[in-house]
Amino acid sequence: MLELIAVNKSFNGTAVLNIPHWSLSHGMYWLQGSNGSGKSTLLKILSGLLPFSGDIRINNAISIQKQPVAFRKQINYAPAEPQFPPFITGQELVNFTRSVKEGDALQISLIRDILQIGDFIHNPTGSYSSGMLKKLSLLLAFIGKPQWILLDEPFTTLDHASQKALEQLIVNTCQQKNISFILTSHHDIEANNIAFTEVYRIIDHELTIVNNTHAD
Ligand SMILES: Nc1ncnc2c1ncn2[C@@H]1O[C@H](COP(=O)(O)OP(=O)(O)OP(=O)(O)O)[C@@H](O)[C@H]1O
Repeated sequence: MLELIAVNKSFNGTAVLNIPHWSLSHGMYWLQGSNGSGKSTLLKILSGLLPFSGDIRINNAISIQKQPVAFRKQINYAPAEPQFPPFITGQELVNFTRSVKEGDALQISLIRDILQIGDFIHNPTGSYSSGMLKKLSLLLAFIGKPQWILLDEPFTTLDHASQKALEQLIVNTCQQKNISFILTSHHDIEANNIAFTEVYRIIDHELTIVNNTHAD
C-alpha cells in the first residue's frame, strides 16, 4: 500500500501538484497527463528525489519524511530521459545498483535478455543511443526486490519488439513477484496490452481517476 497525504509541490511559488489523499494497493497504475501536467514531478517526489510538503507512506509504516532511507529502498525509479556520467559503462552501473539493491545475478541476466541488452552494456554510456540508455535505465529499475517500480514514459524510444517485451516483463513482475508499478504516459491506455488496476490523469494539479480496468 502506498499512501499520499496532503502532497503539495510548487516551483517558485507556482503550484504543480495538489494531492489531498491518494491510496494505492498492490497493482499496476497508469498515469496520463499532458506536457507539463506534473507526471515526472510526481514520480520524482515518490522516489525521494524532490522535496515537497505532506507525507507519503508505504504499508502505513514507512514515511518518506521520517524514514527516507528505508522508504527509498522500497522504490525503484526509471526517469523519462535517463542520463548517466558518460565515462561509466552500463555494467558498472548494474554492478553498483546490484550491490545497493541486493539484486541477484540470475535475475539481472534474465531481464537483460528480455530487454535485448547486448554487449553494448560493457561500453561507456556516452556511446549509447537513446534507446540503449532507456533499456539500461529500465534494467536498473528492475534490480532487487522493491515494493514499487516507477517508470516514467517507459515505452518511448523503445522499438516495437522491446515495447512488447517490456509489457510482458511488467505484468510478470507484478503478478509473480508482488511488485507494484506506476507508469506515466501522454498516450491513451489503449496503446498497451496491460490490464491496469486503475488509470489516473493529472488535471489542474489534481489526480482524477479515469476508469477502473482491472478484471478481477
Ligand atoms: N526543476 C524545476 N524548476 C521549475 N519548474 C519545474 C521544474 N521541474 C518541473 N517544473 C515545472 O513543473 C511542471 C510539471 O513538470 P513535469 O516535468 O512534472 O511535467 P510532465 O507531466 O512530466 O511533462 P512532460 O509530459 O512534458 O514530460 C511544469 O510546469 C514544469 O515547468
